[in-house]
Amino acid sequence: MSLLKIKDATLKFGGVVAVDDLSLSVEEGEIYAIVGPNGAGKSTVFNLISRFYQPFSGSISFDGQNLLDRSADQVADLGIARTFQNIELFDHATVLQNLLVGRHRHRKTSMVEELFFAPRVRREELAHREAVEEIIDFLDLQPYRDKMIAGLPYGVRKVVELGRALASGPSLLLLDEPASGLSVEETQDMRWWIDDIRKQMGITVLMVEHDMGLVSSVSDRVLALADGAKLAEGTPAQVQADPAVIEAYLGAGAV
Ligand SMILES: Nc1ncnc2c1ncn2[C@@H]1O[C@H](COP(=O)(O)OP(=O)(O)OP(=O)(O)O)[C@@H](O)[C@H]1O
Repeated sequence: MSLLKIKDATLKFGGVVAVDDLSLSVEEGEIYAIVGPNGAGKSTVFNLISRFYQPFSGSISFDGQNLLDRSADQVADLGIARTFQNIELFDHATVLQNLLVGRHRHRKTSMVEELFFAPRVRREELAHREAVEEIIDFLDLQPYRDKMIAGLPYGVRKVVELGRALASGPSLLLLDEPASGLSVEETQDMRWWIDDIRKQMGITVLMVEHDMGLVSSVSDRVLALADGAKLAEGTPAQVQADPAVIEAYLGAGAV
């Protein structure tokens, strides 16, 4: 079943058509990657799904519900989490605290209950801690658990951001360039985690990524974008062998 469906979406910025009559669907349980040269419209697609942007035309649905009726906050409540190209964490808080922020959408207790630290608050707090500790173990973040984000290497911060997105318990995870800035070894770890996020947690993954090695090794299907429009879609091998894709990447005459 399609978890996410974009149909005929168009978005322009002045004279620039960032997304051009684009349709795609992501099936439940798959890892789907969007690739394309700089300026192809990849981030804009993520921003449309996250409801930071409103399309001029077209529709977007998630789990059978119209996403265009929802605000960015409501999208998170529906079970869509994302990471950002430029990591967005609280620098002066610990890894644990940042992951607990990710649990925000699951908080059910009222402010009055929290003020008086009612038993329900204690029970809820314990459940959030347990969920977060599982993510810390899963992502091998134990050595950094109580460290401030500001002092951590870039590669570790990238993993914490993944953890923060996982902490919200999403059914769809949007990863914006998960391998950018990572070393070869860190990229390899990221590959295993993305694979395990789908296998062990049952989360559907939609990612934007430039590293074709990572894309080919982990994705079920790939969409190649150019000038906001679909150039090719298929398995990683099919897309990489597509003459239109080769031309878009290497220029006319490369085919
Ligand atoms: N907020 C904005 N205002 C004006 N133009 C924008 C805005 N966001 C994106 N664009 C333009 O829309 C087009 C698509 O941009 P987008 O950032 O989606 O591309 P991308 O494929 O994510 O690129 P990159 O790989 O460099 O991140 C580009 O021409 C870009 O300049």
